[in-house]
Amino acid sequence: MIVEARELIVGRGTFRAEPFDFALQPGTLTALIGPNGAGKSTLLQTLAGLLPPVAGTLRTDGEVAYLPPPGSFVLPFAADYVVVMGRAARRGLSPIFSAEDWALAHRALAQVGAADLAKRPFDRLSSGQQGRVMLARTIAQDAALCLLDEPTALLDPQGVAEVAITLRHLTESGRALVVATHDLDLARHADQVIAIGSTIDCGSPPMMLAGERLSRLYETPMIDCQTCGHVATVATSASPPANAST
Ligand SMILES: Nc1ncnc2c1ncn2[C@@H]1O[C@H](COP(=O)(O)OP(=O)(O)OP(=O)(O)O)[C@@H](O)[C@H]1O
Repeated sequence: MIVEARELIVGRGTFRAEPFDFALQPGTLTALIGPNGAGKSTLLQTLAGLLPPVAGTLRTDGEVAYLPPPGSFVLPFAADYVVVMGRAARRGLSPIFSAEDWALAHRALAQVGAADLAKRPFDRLSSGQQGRVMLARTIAQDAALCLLDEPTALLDPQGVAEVAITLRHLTESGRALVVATHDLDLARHADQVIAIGSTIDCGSPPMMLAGERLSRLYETPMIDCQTCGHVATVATSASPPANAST
C-alpha cells in the first residue's frame, strides 16, 4: 500500500472537505474529479505533505513527486535542465547531476512528447509546452507516488492522448499516480475515480463517470451519449442555434 487514509479530513483556511477513507495500491492510476473549489488540490497537497491533515490518519510509503497546477513559471534555463532539476531532491545539496539523472530527464521529456524541446529556453516555450516539461520533471523524479494537478489542462488533444498513455505506462513500473482533472475522458483511463463534492465517493470509472452520478457531482444535467458512451453536459439556459446538431 502506498497511501492509506482513514477518516481523513483535508482543508485549509476555513475550507473543510468531508471525512473519507481510501487506499492507493502500487501500479494504479487514480483520477480525482469534482467541481471547482471542491478540494482536489487541497487533497493532493495534503498527500504531498505540503498541508497537514485536519483530522484522521494518513500514511504514505515511499518518495512523493508533486506537479502543481499549471501556471506561468519563470525559469531561465534550458528545458532539459528544468527537468533534471527535479532530480535535486535525490542529490542532496550536490549541484552535480549524474549521467543517470540526465538519462531519466531526457527519457521523461520523450515520454511526454517533448524530446524536441530539450535545449529550448524554458521561458520561451508556450504554456502547453511548459506544461509538458513540468510533467516530465515530475516523472523524472522516479517517485513511488506521483501527484499531478491538472497535467493536461493546457495540452492539445494529441498531448492529452500522449499523456494518458504515458500515465498508464508509468503505473506498469509499480508507481501509484493520482491525477486531479476536469477531463472526464482522461479519468476513464484510471483504475479508480475519487469524486469530491458535497460527499466524497470512490469507485470504478464506469460507475463514477455515469451521467446520473456526474449530474449530482457537478450539480448540472449530464447525460450518457448513446452513440459514443461518453457523458455530455445538457444545455439548460440559452436555446441552441437553429442549425445546432448533437
Ligand atoms: N491558499 C488558500 N487559502 C485558503 N483557502 C484556500 C486556498 N486555496 C484554496 N482555498 C479554498 O479551499 C477550497 C478548495 O480549493 P481547491 O483548490 O482544493 O479546490 P479544487 O477542487 O482543486 O478546485 P479547482 O477545480 O478550481 O482547481 C476552496 O474553497 C478554495 O477557495
